[in-house]
Amino acid sequence: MSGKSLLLKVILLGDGGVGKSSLMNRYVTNKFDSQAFHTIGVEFLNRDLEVDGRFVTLQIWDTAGQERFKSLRTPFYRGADCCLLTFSVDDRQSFENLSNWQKEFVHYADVKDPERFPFVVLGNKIDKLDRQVSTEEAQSWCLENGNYPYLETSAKDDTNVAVAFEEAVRQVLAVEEQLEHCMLGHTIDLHSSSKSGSSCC
Ligand SMILES: Nc1nc2c(ncn2[C@@H]2O[C@H](COP(=O)(O)OP(=O)(O)OP(=O)(O)O)[C@@H](O)[C@H]2O)c(=O)[nH]1
Ligand SMILES: [Mg+2]
Repeated sequence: MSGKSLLLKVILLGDGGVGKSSLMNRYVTNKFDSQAFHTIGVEFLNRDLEVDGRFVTLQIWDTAGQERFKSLRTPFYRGADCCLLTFSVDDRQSFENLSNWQKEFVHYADVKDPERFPFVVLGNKIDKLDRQVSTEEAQSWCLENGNYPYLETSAKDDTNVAVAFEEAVRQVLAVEEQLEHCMLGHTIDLHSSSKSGSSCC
């Protein structure tokens, strides 16, 4: 277990009204507002947590999903360690827009290696009865677009909200460990004739 606390920036993206602010507020303040206002630009909140023995300060950036606020949100994508692509299970269009959100993020965050970047997909509002996107459909989108973890949440009922943010941390830590492993492999390579450890990067 490392004693060092890690600061991780995670960013919530998705159409206006899918529940990004509600997820962040549920997780950080344990409150839910059924009359929430649309976000303008970006807001962020921090929460400390421990995942698999690592102490982490999660800096959650909540963005405005409405198209008219695009120029206000995109400057904040850089430096994100994980992107939570969010849709609402009762809003098919928000699910169909996931690819656009992914592309917007990769472009404005200037992600060098999109294949390895940790995305997590959230299907929010599972408390609602008028579902337009099935679990299976969402899972297969995740599988086809990068094998991303998929979690179904309800900010209203506090279903899977903490699990979702913890999964984001796990994804970042997994990439970090992979990179450390690769760097170690290269270091060993410099001092020996063996080619072991050079296969992952
Ligand atoms: N039933 C239900 N309603 C939710 C849930 N999450 C959010 N809402 C409601 O959906 C509406 C929009 O939620 P927001 O959190 O403001 O959505 P947003 O994604 O932040 O929207 P923008 O800021 O415009 O991008 C609000 O009325 C919330 O109360 C949920 O899990 N279940
Ligand atoms: Mg919002």
